Amino acid sequence: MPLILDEASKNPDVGEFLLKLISSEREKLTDVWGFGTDSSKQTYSENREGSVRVLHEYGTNPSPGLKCKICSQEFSDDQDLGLHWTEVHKKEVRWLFRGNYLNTDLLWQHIVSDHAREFRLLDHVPQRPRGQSVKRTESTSVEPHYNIQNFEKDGCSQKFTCRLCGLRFDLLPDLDHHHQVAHMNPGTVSDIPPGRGKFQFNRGRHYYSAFKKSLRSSSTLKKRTSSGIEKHFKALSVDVSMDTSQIVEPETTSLGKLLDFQLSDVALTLFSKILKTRPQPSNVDILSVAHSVCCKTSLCAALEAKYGILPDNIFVKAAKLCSDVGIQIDWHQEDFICPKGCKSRSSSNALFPLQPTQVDFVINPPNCHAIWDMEEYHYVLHSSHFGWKLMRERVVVCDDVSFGMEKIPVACVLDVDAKEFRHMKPGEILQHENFLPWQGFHYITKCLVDSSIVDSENSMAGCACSHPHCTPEKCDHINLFDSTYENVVDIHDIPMHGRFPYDENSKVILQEGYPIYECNSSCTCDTSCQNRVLQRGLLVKLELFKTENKGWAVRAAEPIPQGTFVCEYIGEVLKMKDDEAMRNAEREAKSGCSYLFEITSQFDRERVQTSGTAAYMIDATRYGNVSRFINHSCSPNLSTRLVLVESKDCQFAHIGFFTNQDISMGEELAYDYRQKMLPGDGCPCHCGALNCRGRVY
Ligand SMILES: C[S@@+](CC[C@H](N)C(=O)[O-])C[C@H]1O[C@@H](n2cnc3c(N)ncnc32)[C@H](O)[C@@H]1O
Repeated sequence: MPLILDEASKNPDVGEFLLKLISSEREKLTDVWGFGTDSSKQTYSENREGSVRVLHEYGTNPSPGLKCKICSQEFSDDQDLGLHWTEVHKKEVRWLFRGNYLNTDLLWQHIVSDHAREFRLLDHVPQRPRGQSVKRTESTSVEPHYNIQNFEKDGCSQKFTCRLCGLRFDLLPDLDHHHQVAHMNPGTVSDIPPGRGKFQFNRGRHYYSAFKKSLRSSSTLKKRTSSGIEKHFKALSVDVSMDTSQIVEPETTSLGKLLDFQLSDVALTLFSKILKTRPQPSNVDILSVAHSVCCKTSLCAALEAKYGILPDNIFVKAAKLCSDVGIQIDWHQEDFICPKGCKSRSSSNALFPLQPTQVDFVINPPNCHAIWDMEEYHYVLHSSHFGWKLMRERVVVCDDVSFGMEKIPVACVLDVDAKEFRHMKPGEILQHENFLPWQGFHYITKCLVDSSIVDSENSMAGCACSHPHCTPEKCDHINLFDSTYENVVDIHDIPMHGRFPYDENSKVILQEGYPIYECNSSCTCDTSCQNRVLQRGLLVKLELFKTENKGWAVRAAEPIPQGTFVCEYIGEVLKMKDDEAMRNAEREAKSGCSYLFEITSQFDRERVQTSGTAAYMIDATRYGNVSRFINHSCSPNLSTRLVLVESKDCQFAHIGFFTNQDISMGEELAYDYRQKMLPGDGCPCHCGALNCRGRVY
């Protein structure tokens, strides 16, 4: 252009030619560039009084000729027109360019540079009726603003025009879709033609609502990332959040414009919806599969083969179900190497979280001929995870060795596959066992204490709680044992100050070695009090069974959680100096089976109080309960607690056994006898623990 002007200034003919050319082509140039002329400005001013008023509302310079093609509003330059589109016609514009641009900034850049003309109108375009507002919400009347001829005259080949906003489309379905998307949200319902409105509105809401929900999170992200559009809105003093919430975007438009991470957000939402709607295994399904698997790996594989990938909470539920009904499954850590050959998902750090097991589990499970690798053998979570004994066929020789004295019957059984009975039929086993465990003693549920040794000086005071269930905040007993528990933490390392030794589920939380003070007969509370657990007696299912080398033993007939009270050591309370008692004890020890329990053997002198020097023991030889059959282990699963009820003197403490870990059904229960070693060979220990001391006493 500068070159042409330079030439024109040198040659008057060229200059004149150019002037003629510009004059003759004025109309074409006006069309192409969208510039108005002085005369058009005048005509516009004369004819569009109403529109001029509106332009002033927008604060724009009402320079004529640059009009929005959608609503005919006039603007002084492209920038103002662009802002107008973002504010008033964003739906239409987004629809036109749906899916092509990653973000709104790029879209607007593209429109302003490449499509500005498509959105401008020139003066010769027919005017809207006088007095009609240029704001779209006001202009979406039933009557069309433009007809097909207008656009054809404007060089447009698109045949179908939206009657509400004037956008043009090649195909009728496109127009229809546009109509639904741009004009059918609840905000515009009042603009819908009467008669069709209700139906269309309902349809529109139904169409949007489900997707709107699933896109809520991505829409939030979008708000954050669309800095460009936010800038526009700020400039126009428009509340961005409000405005965005009012946008109800069509599915195709929204998805097309989402960024990768937004898409993954949508994908997650949809996936979780799919998971929710897909059938998942019921309790019965889980249990039926659980019956035939041995570990979590195989359970996952079996369930997922049938139902696809399942959420983790299904397996938590499965663990609980199996525990409730006593199905043995190894709920091992990820990457456990199953001895039965079930494949784990990855092998890295396979052995890290696992603990060495006891040597007695060299026994292979029934029907499992696999030879374990050394690492598999030594690194299982705990021996209790191999509850094969549970599946043994057993003969019940007595339904209840307490003969109704315990609240829960204690059965006596013989395992058919025990070495001793393997060659026998069940009937023969019964005949073979000529000495049955309940025959040699009297079953009692409370210790027999001679009146001569009753301790009256150290009686425990009663609490004055008004409620039958004491609370640690109010119960006087807290003060009684608070000094003993000073600086003591519970089994989870939380200070014991101001707390009962039991939690709300009657599980012991106090560390081993400290006495437990329970409420007593002088207290006003009843047996349901949180601070009375041992006194409630046996409440878990136990059974007596015959071992290969330790005589009779006690095992769990149901899973027992950690911290549960199992039973009290019951018998005759005798003074240790009592000659007769000592003679009895020695006699029993020589015969290979001792039922004496030395209370002082459990003392940690620094942690317990005792006033006298006399030592007491509990002799369960003639009188006793199920605990007389509990064997010794150097790595026990029961902890022995001194429980003070009537007396504050630990010499008169009750001996309570509590589980120190979760116990599976069929697992033998054992505590540490902590007995002094007798001169000579003593009693060889068969507990099987890795840390076995070799002798019981
Ligand atoms: C309190 S009784 C336990 C019940 C006993 N097994 C029975 O058949 O009546 C203690 C006796 O059981 C045997 N015993 C307990 N634990 C043992 C162990 N770990 N190894 C070998 N024998 C054990 C010993 O003979 C011990 O004197």
